[in-house]
Amino acid sequence: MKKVKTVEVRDVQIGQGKPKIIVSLISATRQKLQQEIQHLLQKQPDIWEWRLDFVDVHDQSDIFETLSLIRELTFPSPLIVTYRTVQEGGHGRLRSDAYKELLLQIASTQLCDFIDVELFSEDAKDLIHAIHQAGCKVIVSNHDFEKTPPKEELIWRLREMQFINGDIGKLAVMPKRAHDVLSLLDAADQMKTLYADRPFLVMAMGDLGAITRLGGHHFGSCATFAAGSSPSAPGQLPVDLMKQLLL
Ligand SMILES: O=C1C[C@@](O)(C(=O)O)C[C@@H](O)[C@@H]1O
Repeated sequence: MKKVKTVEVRDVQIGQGKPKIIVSLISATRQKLQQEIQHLLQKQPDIWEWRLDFVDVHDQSDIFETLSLIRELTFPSPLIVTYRTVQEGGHGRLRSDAYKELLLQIASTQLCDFIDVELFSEDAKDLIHAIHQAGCKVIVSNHDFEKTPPKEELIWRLREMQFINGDIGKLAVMPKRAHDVLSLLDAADQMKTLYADRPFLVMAMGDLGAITRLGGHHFGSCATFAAGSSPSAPGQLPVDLMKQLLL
């Protein structure tokens, strides 16, 4: 087994100890986001994710003001900013150049700890490098909302996330049958045993995949997404329940 670097953000050590619980903020307006955070603060997630693609404002200055508010309200917990594209199951419709520019602008604000970069986005490796230069960490992600690719493909994707230098890799698939869940967990286990030199997380979505959100850490997953006000993807369990079950 390779030595796995942990990723440390203030006093949260990702890749060590209990899996970290991440809660996504999915409101469409700044006012609703503020209420959403206030409601969720008492549940004390380890990490927050702002799903920027859920926001219906396209004005950049609004985005930065909103980010600043989210940072203030959730600090000192680590904050991820994610702009999930329609190709990967989100609402984001920006074209490649605008996607890259937006992520770089966000990185340069230094108002979040991680930016999500999709593995198959154009020039992902260069984009990751530029985000690092701007002082921000990267979660490299890949989502298949239709199916679960074969195990070897899943392992290849997880290794590629590492190869292009994401700080953390993240893979989400949709299982169609129980065996798909086994493929995902097997891929994670092999990744952990043979290749991982940094933290990664995997999840199978939907009801069938819920087991991976609860027990994925036994197969190498460093964190798990739980539902805050509502799920940001199918199969997420409520954050309070997740906290009790992961004790
Ligand atoms: O990549 C992920 C994982 C996720 O899709 C899930 O299945 O929990 C939820 C998204 O908000 C996040 O960006």
